[in-house]
Parts: sequence; structure tokens; C-alpha cells
Amino acid sequence: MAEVELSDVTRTFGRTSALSNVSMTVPDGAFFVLLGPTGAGKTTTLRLVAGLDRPDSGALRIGGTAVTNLTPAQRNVAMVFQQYSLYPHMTVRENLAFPLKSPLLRTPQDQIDRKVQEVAETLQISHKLDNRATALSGGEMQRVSIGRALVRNPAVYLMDEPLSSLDAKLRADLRVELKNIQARTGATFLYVTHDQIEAMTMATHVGVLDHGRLVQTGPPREIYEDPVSIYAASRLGQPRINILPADLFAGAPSGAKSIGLRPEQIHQGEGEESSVVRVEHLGDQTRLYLSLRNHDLVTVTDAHTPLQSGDIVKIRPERPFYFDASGARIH
Ligand SMILES: Nc1ncnc2c1ncn2[C@@H]1O[C@H](COP(=O)(O)OP(=O)(O)OP(=O)(O)O)[C@@H](O)[C@H]1O
Repeated sequence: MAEVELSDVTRTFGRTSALSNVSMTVPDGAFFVLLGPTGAGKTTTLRLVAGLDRPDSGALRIGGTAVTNLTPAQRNVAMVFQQYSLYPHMTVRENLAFPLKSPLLRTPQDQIDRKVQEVAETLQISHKLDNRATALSGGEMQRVSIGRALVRNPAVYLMDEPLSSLDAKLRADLRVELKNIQARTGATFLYVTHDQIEAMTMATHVGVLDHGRLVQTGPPREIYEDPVSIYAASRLGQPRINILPADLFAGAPSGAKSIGLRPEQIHQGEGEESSVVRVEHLGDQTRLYLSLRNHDLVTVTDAHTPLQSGDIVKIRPERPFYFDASGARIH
């Protein structure tokens, strides 16, 4: 497995700057998650690392080797796309074995059989090994795509929202499996997702992309607890961070335009009076939708709360974040 390094990488498409001067390191054995809304440059980053596209300027290294001018095959990376890409005329078994059948690898047949069986079990598709790829559901096809990456032993796995087409239960299972595979093999992952539960639970490192610029990198908890901007703060956390005018509460520092309150940064029981708009019982937690002087905010409360819409709840900020007019954090 290997470290991946981008140095000052820029890629533009016409007038769109997909990536601007991005420098980042995915350490060997890291599970690095790229976060950002649609168009932020996540897929472009993966394609550049995979060698499916070339940067306009800047350099890429994998395992210390300059790869900018190497073909995808020479880079030894395995990529899983958001949409499955299988050979339709082949069975699941043949699809899974395919990457190992390269004449260059000369993998013995019994080793191929063992690996295919092992990966099929991990991905819960053993019972479909002899089906044709076209006779599978979308979720099954996506598992086979992931399996085709897992049978190999690449320098790095590149995954572009690989779990987004799966149902919630399978997504949760595969989250754990991918994390186990990473822990067991020490594999390096560069992984794109919109799903912040995936980001929080799987990532050792998170990179936040904003219109092609990398605005913050760090462990997920650091991004959550110490965001550099409203933008970075808004990438993680469910319910989302509340961003309100700073003068809604006393105590804002000078220059503060907005106050940022995650649910746990809202203390209930004292302070300003807010009214309960809606109560959502989710089982393990209850969400409270509040209105404070015509501003909406959402927080969580005890699962067994007796609160109902129309009730009054006093709230005050507890160690909130403050941001200036540009959205940058003020300490
Ligand atoms: N081949 C291309 N031709 C023209 N523009 C492109 C091309 N590929 C990407 N772009 C543009 O570059 C920007 C970044 O795209 P990219 O696909 O990397 O975003 P993303 O963060 O992966 O988004 P999503 O979450 O929707 O996949 C977008 O504005 C996109 O329209």
C-alpha cells in the first residue's frame, strides 16, 4: 500500500476551475474521505489520481513515485465508480476473477478461486456467483463492482460514492466491511461521499473541497469540533449546524456576523425563550425544531421528552462558533 500525494494540482474545463492548486497527502494506510457538494471537484480528484485524466499543472505521486505521466495500469490503483461497470456477458464469478486473470499477474487458478470466494462472502453475494451480471439488482451489481476492486492488491483504492445505490442495511454492513478490510490489510483509501455518517465513521482523514479548493483537512472530529469556516462546519453533523445572526444572543466577539450552534452547543433550560415548532421522535433521539425571534433552529433532546409544539424552551449557546462576514471562523 502507498501514500498518495498531490502537489499544487490544477485542472480546468473551459472556464470551470474543477481543482485549483490542490496540495494534499493521503498517508499510507489512511482512509481519506473527500467531502463537498456536487461540483466541488471530488470526482476530478479521483480521476487524476487514477490516471483517467491529467492535471493542467502540478504533480501526483503514489508511493513516492511520480505518476503524472503514467497510464492507469502503470499506477496500480483500483477504482470503484458510483455507477457499476461490469462485463454484462460474464457471470459474477467471471467478473470478480477478471482483474486477476491479467497475463502479467500469472495468478494460479486455485488462488483466484479462493480470492473470489472470500470477496463474495465479504460482500454477501456468494449465492449469485453463477448468475450473469445482467441478472442482478442494482445493489448487487454495485457489490460486484466493489468486489472487483477488492480481489486485487492495488497501491490504493479509489472509491466514488460506492455505497450510494445500496439500501440502508447493506450500506451499514458494507461500511463496517470496508473499514475492516482497511484495518486488516492496511490499505490506503481515497473515498468520495456525500454521506456524512460514512465520513464520520470510516474516515481517518477528511478533506473538504469548496469549488475546487481544499479548505480544510484533518481527522473528522477535528473538522467537526474545530471547523475553519461556516462551509467546513456545514459538511459534517446531523442535524446540520445552525447558523444564526451573531447578535441574536449576548456575548458575540467584535467582528462576528454569525453564530454557529451544533445541537450539543445549545443548552436547554435557561436563557432566551424559544417556541417549539415541531418534535420529531427518531427512536434513539428526538429532534426539536425551535423558533427564536423568527429564526429557525434545530437541536436534539431526550428521547422521551414530553415537549410538544407550542411549548416554550429556554436556550442559550454553550461554547458556540463565531464567524465573520466572509464565513471564516473567529476565535
Ligand atoms: N469532463 C468535463 N468537462 C467539463 N466540465 C467538467 C468535466 N468534468 C468535471 N467538470 C466540471 O468540474 C467541476 C467539478 O466536477 P466534479 O465531477 O469533480 O465534482 P464532484 O465534486 O465530483 O461532484 P458530484 O458530487 O456531483 O460528483 C464541475 O463544475 C463539473 O461540471
